[in-house]
Amino acid sequence: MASFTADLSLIPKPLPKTLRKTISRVSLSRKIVPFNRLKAKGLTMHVASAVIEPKTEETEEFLSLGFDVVTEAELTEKGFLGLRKTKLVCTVGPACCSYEELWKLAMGGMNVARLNMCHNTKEWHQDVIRKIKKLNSEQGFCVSVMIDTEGSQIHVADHGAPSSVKAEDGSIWFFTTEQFEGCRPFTVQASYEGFAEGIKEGDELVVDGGMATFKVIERIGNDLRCECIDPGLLLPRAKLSFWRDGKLVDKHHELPTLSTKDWSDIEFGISEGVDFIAMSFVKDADAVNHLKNYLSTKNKSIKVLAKIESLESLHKLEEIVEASDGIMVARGDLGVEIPLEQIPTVQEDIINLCRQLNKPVIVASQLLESMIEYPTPTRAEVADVSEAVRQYADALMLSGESAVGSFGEKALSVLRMASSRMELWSREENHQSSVPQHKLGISLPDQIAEQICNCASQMANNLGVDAVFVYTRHGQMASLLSRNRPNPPIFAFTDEKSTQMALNLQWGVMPILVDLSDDMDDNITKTTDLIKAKAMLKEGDAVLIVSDVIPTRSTPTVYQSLQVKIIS
Ligand SMILES: Nc1ncnc2c1ncn2[C@@H]1O[C@H](COP(=O)(O)OP(=O)(O)OP(=O)(O)O)[C@@H](O)[C@H]1O
Ligand SMILES: CC(=O)C(=O)O
Ligand SMILES: [K+]
Ligand SMILES: [Mg+2]
Repeated sequence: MASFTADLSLIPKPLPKTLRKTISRVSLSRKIVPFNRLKAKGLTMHVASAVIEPKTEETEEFLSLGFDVVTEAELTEKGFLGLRKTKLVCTVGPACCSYEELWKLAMGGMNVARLNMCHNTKEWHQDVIRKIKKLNSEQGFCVSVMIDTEGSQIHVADHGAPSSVKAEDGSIWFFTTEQFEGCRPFTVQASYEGFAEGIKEGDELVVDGGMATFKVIERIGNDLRCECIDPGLLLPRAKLSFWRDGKLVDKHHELPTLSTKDWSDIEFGISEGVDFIAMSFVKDADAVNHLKNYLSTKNKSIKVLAKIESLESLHKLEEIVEASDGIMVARGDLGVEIPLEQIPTVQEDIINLCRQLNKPVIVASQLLESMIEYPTPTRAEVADVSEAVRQYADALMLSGESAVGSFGEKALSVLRMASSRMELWSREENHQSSVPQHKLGISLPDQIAEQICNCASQMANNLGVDAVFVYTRHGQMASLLSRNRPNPPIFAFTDEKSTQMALNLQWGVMPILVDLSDDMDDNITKTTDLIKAKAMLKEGDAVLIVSDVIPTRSTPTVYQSLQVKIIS
């Protein structure tokens, strides 16, 4: 038999400080909770509230549990609302690969370290991954590791100089797939054998999305003889694309999404225990499913992120987002395949779709490009970063700025400050967009989880609670809360290490590793004690508690929570 309660008498007296101001809205919030519709399905809803108690002796055992030291410091300094919600990803390269440099990035708020498998050796990557794991275990950080596959891209393999070479207007160049020793002037080696296939005289060869442009004069076997018609620089690994009558000549469809090298890198990632694999040049959902299936046969809970960086991936965006565990808006390569002026709107569309479908999304490439060389960003770069934050991207990524730049740590602090500022502004200006209308859940339990999280987020904002606590094994509830972008931070307690590491990428979620029991009251007591013992919660603070774990007994005096129970 179904039961439905929204028992406001359980709110303790005296009321927590934050509730005193908003208590009249508690009854209002009851109206917006639509659980009575689910009554017949056998659900119980239970609303309660309480004051957090002072530290106890028992809490000591939780002090060593997994809570990121940087988040902890930020929380102590700035309070719950001051916590940064937007997550930060740093590409690790030669400029930041020592233990000390990685420590500085971790201290600077790096949530995820990205390793681009296009560069360097496996030994180098292994060394970096192990250093990050050591930082986590010895220094109390919680930095996830992402590898990014090389994918099959067409780029400059060698242009005969260690750095850039200039292509002058009217100069004649050979683009070849032939491998040769030494340097041949005006000759560029391309990375892919089938590079010239299907290419005709008159086609345009565009370097790095417009850095330089050549006209194909003649095709000689696998070689192309070209004339430079728009002068510019040829950088190492510059990206190459072909255009005919103003349209991109799609060459990606000829190439496999995962090459033999990529599979070998994936095996490496599995054996090193990485948390994310970002797939370059994803063409469709099949490619993502293929890798996900492979990982599940290996019993690995590594998350698969699809990189949107080709025209083709934009055509199949929805199925790719559905299939993946998250998305990267890889604006570098995307800018090679679509006109640059389309990037801002495409970015916003991708972010919105990801939020609708509840997948975390990273905005990547050239966020602070000038900081590779200079210690301050341009105003335009800060505006770009702020715009991605305003659009509610889950994460921002540094590429060359951290990998090879001279001011990686400073670039990270620019991301940190710009995100915090924009988050505050969005909140103050009440730009909080409403709960996403798109309904995700198909099964009843999924629908319930989604509705609880939507309502909990709204309640959290209306009541002005200090934090949301969520108890979750696989991260689903935490992610559904994050999807609503609520004002208070979401503390996600999980007993799965892989869930903790995956949640690192999600907007506003602070993942914490604890032992969870089936006894919810016990879990709640333990975890509030943990946070309290770290002096991060104080008397009078209010938290909203959400869980998908069924409580075994009722102790309504120690928390303010929203719980749903399915009675079988
Ligand atoms: N592990 C590394 N070793 C050496 N250089 C690196 C490494 N990682 C990145 N870099 C350098 O930093 C620059 C930017 O890095 P990033 O990996 O973001 O390149 P990208 O071209 O944007 O990515 P992708 O190849 O996935 O499109 C690269 O051009 C490269 O010079
Ligand atoms: C990050 C990446 O792969 C790109 O921007 O192309
Ligand atoms: K890559
Ligand atoms: Mg790319």
